[in-house]
Amino acid sequence: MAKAESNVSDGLTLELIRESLIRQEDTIVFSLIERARFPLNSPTYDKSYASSVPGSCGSLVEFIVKETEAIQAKAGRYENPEEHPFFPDNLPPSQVPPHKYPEVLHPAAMSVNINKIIWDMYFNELLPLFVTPGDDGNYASTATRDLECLQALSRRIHYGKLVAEVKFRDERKDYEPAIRAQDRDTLINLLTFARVEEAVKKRVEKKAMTFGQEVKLGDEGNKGKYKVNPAIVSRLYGDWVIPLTKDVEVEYLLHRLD
Ligand SMILES: O=C(O)C(=O)C[C@]1(C(=O)O)C=C[C@@H](O)C=C1
Repeated sequence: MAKAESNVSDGLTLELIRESLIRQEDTIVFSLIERARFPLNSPTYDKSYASSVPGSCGSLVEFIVKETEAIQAKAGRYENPEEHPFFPDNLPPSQVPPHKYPEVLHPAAMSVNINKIIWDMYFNELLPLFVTPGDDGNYASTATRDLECLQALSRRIHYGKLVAEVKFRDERKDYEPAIRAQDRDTLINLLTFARVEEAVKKRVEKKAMTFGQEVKLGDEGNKGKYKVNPAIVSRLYGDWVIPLTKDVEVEYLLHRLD
């Protein structure tokens, strides 16, 4: 496995974790750009459209996410503690030889999965902000792009467990009293770095400008047109990704001494 994708094996430091978060920004920005190639395509999210699909009792996007997760579970995806399914109930077991992932996190980490919140945020709030209205009939491709966005966001947000673990180890004497008192406000204050958050929001905006520009030969320039509005990417991080990462950090820490 590439080092930047799994830093946990070789000494956990806040710097390494942040490097991975920065790398994951690329995946998130590119996945939004790929989804934005398609218009909203609302039948993808409409239960009645998928009702004729055998075995489906929800929308086409639910069908694709559930079926893909089942295949990926068999291939061992969810054996990795950094991965979290959106539909964890009734997933088939892994059928590949086990890999020994480093045991970095406290076992209570297993119970933290906020994918339901990520799902609702993505479909109800984010999606309408960055896709154009309309319908081009490409519903399966649309749902596949949605899944890629969801998986990238989920991985980044649940990385909060690793961030929290490293902060706890570095400042144990500050965190322990707050955890014993189950004091969420103190935990939030301890784990917040306002300047880091500002830098993250600026960087993702710049990445959206860089990755989402029209590349032209000659000197016509980009004329300020981007494949995904950079201000929306910055807002995605400021309003949802960072706050949800902090929620994961707090939930993990509250059980760190169980
Ligand atoms: O880098 C950290 O220290 C994190 O906890 C991650 C993160 C983020 O989500 O980007 C969240 C909280 C901090 O205030 C700063 C940044």
